[in-house]
Amino acid sequence: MLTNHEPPVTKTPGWLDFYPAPSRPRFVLPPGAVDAHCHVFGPAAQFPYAPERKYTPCDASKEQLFALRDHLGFAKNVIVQATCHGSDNRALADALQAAGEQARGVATVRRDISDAELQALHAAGVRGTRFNFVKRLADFTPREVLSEIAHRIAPLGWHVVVYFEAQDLPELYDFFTSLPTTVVVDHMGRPDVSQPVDGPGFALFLKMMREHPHIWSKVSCPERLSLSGPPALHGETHAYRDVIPFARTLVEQFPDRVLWGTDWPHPNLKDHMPDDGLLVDYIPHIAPSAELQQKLLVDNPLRLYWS
Ligand SMILES: O=C(O)/C=C(\CC(=O)C(=O)O)C(=O)O
Repeated sequence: MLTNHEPPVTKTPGWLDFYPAPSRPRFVLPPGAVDAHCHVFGPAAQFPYAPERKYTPCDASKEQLFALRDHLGFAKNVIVQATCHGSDNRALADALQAAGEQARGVATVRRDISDAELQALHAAGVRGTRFNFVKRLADFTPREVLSEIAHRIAPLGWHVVVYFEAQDLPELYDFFTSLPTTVVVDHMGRPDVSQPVDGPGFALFLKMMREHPHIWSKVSCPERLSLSGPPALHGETHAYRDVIPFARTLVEQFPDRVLWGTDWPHPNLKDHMPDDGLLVDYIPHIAPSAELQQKLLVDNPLRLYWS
């Protein structure tokens, strides 16, 4: 029953909900594997979406996330604040508290956050803050404000997660490389996978990784980047083949600075919703040896989030 204080929450038109009954992956994850990029959304009745949001998702609760974690065979999650919750980290903190040592978080903080609030987020399990430069998702924040935030969180041992699109890297390059913390790039900086992996676009990203050892990359989100598929649906265990060379290059060249995550519940996909079990079957195509899988899925996330 709705009251005056609870306006109905209407999803963005065309919203795709997460895959209802994912298959069990054929690829057996190494013990201790971490899903290092996933979200919780709401539930809106308990944790309302931010007024300034650019989309309204389906609810995706902590209980549903933890059930997926167990079903796929992950031991832990890194839960990343999404823009639909703005800088209100209550849903994130609630999920982290419920998960205990099985989750860490990446929050969104504003420059006016108090030291006590930062400490509370740290106690809940937050280990990073996210700067989102994707224009359809977030309003512009001046670089000096972001820089100030980075200097505030650095003494806590936190890092900065950045999300941007490949065409904006030239303009953002100097800002990222001068940040005082480890910098983790979401989804490989969203390369244009219709271009060759050894072309000029991805070359700039590789140069940034090569020349700046404080920069890491998530080799996640083939379902968002792929142009030719095939999608992770209908039993397909060799999905998103056009993205594989990009992710595999990063895993092989920078094995100690890559992370992988499901991106569940996959906000803003327009074309299809992947079967998360088949998405896990993508991993051995980008990390072909047991040694690379161990670093990508266990050693790297544990070092960054649990040490
Ligand atoms: O879930 C992701 O990583 C990607 C997103 C959503 C997002 O980043 C956000 O809302 O903060 C996207 O490309 O729409």
